[in-house]
Amino acid sequence: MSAPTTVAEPIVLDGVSKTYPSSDGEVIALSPTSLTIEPGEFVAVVGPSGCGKTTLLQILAGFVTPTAGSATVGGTPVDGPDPDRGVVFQAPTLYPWLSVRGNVEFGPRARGESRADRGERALQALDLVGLKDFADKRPYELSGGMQQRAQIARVFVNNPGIVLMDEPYSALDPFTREQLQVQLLDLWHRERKTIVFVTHSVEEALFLATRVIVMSARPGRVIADRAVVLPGDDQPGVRSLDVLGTPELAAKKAELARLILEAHG
Ligand SMILES: Nc1ncnc2c1ncn2[C@@H]1O[C@H](COP(=O)(O)OP(=O)(O)OP(=O)(O)O)[C@@H](O)[C@H]1O
Repeated sequence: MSAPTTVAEPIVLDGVSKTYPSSDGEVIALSPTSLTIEPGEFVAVVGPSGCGKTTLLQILAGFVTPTAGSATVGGTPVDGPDPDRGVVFQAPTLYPWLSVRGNVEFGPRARGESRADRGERALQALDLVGLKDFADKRPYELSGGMQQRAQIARVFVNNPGIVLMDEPYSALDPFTREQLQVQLLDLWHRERKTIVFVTHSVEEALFLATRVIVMSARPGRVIADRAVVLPGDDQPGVRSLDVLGTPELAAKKAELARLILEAHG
């Protein structure tokens, strides 16, 4: 899909922390965190509620300014949102008055792309997520899973180098969730974008990612950073759902769950 020029670049967090003011004093949402994420990695961030996962993602998105430390992409400080860093939220944020295609075209249109170019790219993006036939529907005519796919198309149409996903599937039923997980893996295989995916689910993290970062309960800090290699990863093609039943995945899941529990104290 042709689009704004994207050069895949590493994400570097150097001693990034975040403290929020609150009525009971300050809340440390994120302890100093240093991480490098290479282009094309699929990184899952997992940890208990309130451990700062969303804060970390929002710092990468440029929505939140760190209290200390720096976040850079390709050496350039993150100082605000950028279409090269697409964000997929937990709840779809589609505009109800626009068609599905209108929603996907919204970004390119705001950047002044011609009607023909943006229309073609919107259809390509909808095709990527299997929604081409629903281009002219309104968001309310789609199921929750389809709305989430439309949201992913709205991000991919900008051809971002980095896709930031904040618990995108947690509100979906288990079947839809598995379907979208497989589709996301397929998309990642074809497009090789850098994906940072926040989830509560250790299993989801292990199934999707090439690397899992585990955070402790508040104040959040990184307690483990593991490469994920599962049976079949040396074969061409996308991971299959069969891997969920393997002893290797079960052992990794138990190990990471134990780490999170231990860090809980
Ligand atoms: N804007 C804010 N103002 C004050 N406190 C905040 C703000 N945003 C987050 N926090 C606090 O910072 C901590 C980390 O929140 P964050 O949303 O990053 O965690 P999380 O791991 O994503 O949680 P969850 O899994 O429940 O979504 C929490 O204690 C939260 O209450």
